[in-house]
Amino acid sequence: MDKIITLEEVKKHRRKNSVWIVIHNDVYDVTSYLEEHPGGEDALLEVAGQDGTQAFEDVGHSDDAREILKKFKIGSLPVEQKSTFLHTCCKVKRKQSRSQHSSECSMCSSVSCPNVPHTDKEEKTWRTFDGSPSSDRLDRRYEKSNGPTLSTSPSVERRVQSVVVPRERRPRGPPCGSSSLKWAVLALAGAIVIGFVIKKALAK
Ligand code: HEM
Repeated sequence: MDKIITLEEVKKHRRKNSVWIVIHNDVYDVTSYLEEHPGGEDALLEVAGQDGTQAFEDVGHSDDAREILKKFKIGSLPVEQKSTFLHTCCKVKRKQSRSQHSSECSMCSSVSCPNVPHTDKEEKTWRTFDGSPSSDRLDRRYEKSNGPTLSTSPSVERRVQSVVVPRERRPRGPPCGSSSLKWAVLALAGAIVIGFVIKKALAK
């Protein structure tokens, strides 16, 4: 069973000699990974002792990175401290219908995004991804360590788990509309027939 670790406990581990980070409600001790991290140790130290889910997802880490992450898990947050992670765009689009939302949200690759319908999450493919907040973030980080750069708006191929095929909408009429229309037509036809019969009888 997972060891339960509170946010208060996590907060105590924010120095280089002990770095704990919360990602998707699980707690990771990444102290031994600081030097190996391809994104540099500063990226990890920035979120040391905190919830790094947003930072981790903003970068668009690969499946390999997620596998590596598993090795450092030391526990989970208590239920009352768990939170639902939403991409920034998911927060904005939350009011939209789920299928419409995920077709518009380039960040919805996370299975944790409650706005992505379950069936969409299971499909996997590649999608071109550029001009997003995470690309900007990468640019800024690169600039920070390498000095000012000339940006050429790079486009990054990243794996996403949602390919959204717009669902076919079932045509919806007013409730019970079709049966009342049927009765109206029948009544009208009946009236015409009766009128015709009466007219004939009177003509005789
Ligand atoms: C805590 C667990 C983490 C693990 C195991 C991890 C692992 C990795 C790995 C394997 C890569 C190489 C690219 C890839 O496979 O996606 C990477 C890149 C990167 N990571 Fe992390 N990462 C972690 C957390 C973070 C956090 C919290 C940030 C904060 C912003 C971050 C920022 C970056 C950046 C900026 C790169 C890109 C480096 C580049 O391509 O130049 N990482 N990470």
